Amino acid sequence: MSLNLAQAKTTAQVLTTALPYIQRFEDKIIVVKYGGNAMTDPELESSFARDVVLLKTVGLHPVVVHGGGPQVDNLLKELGRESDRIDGMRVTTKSTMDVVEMVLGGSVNKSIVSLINKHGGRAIGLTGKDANLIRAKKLLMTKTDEQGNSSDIDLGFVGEVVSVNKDVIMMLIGSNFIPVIAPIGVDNEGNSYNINADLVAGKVAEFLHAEKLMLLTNIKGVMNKEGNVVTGLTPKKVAEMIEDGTISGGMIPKIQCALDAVLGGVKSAVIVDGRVPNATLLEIFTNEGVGTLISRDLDSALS
Ligand SMILES: Nc1ncnc2c1ncn2[C@@H]1O[C@H](COP(=O)(O)OP(=O)(O)O)[C@@H](O)[C@H]1O
Ligand SMILES: CC(=O)N[C@@H](CCC(=O)OP(=O)(O)O)C(=O)O
Repeated sequence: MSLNLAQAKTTAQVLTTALPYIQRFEDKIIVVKYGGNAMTDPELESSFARDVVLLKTVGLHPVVVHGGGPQVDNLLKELGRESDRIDGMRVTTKSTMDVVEMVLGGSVNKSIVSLINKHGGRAIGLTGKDANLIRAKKLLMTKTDEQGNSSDIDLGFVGEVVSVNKDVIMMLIGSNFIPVIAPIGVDNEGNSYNINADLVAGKVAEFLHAEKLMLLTNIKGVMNKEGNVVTGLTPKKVAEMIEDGTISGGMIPKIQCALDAVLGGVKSAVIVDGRVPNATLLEIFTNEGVGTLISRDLDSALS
């Protein structure tokens, strides 16, 4: 079935064309990761917020996990500071962590919450510290050089997800709220950790047994060396593409978490071009999709 939601002018038209898909996804959890690079155009931001509200209105359960790396960079720059990235991860000192918490848990989280609410939703903003939503521990990174020697890299207060408090999210969903989660975790001592938002989205999707994980970004999908979107990826192929440099930077944690999520039980994960108007709706309510799909049944889905 082929739909053109982009041409649907009214909510009623959208609902009519999307009905079979609505029925298929009804009552299912869709985790949408909204990357900082996708938050650059006010029109697209509104389109994203409208899509999320519409999903909730028709009976799906969107859960938003957001990034905001470029927004953190901007404030650091204004403060005359910089931070390095290693394989897409920001090296986070204690004082960088303060800025990260201020931007991700503060301005970015609240602007997404108000935009969704402005479009009629009931968004509620959380960081992983609220009700210990995201338990984290320090991320240990090991790098191997060309001679095969490994060394540990200290990324500071960069964390990985240990667990997600599913009950809190289910309670919010059940009360008709749309959770909007900033990628900050907390350990048993109350220390904050900066976690790559893709990794948080993947783990949230896994703990919630989500139907779909949608990673919105600023590129059409995963590209090969020729610049074409790759339509099927296996763990082996991904490892090769990272090894030969075809996949680099922020795409490394993104593709890794998409793979981990589907292997961990999420039905499908998709890397979606957030620059396309109504990207979220098009992905769910059409057969074409708008990015790189990775589904649980890797062999058959990706052949
Ligand atoms: N093979 C690849 N295919 C697509 N994008 C890639 C690839 N390798 C590296 N990238 C980079 O990864 C970026 C997406 O990651 P990132 O900037 O972290 O996005 P976001 O902020 O949306 O999480 C792309 O804009 C692109 O520059
Ligand atoms: C450890 C680490 O790198 N954390 C990220 C968290 C934000 C993020 O992931 O934002 P995007 O999704 O917009 O890239 C950072 O500090 O930039």
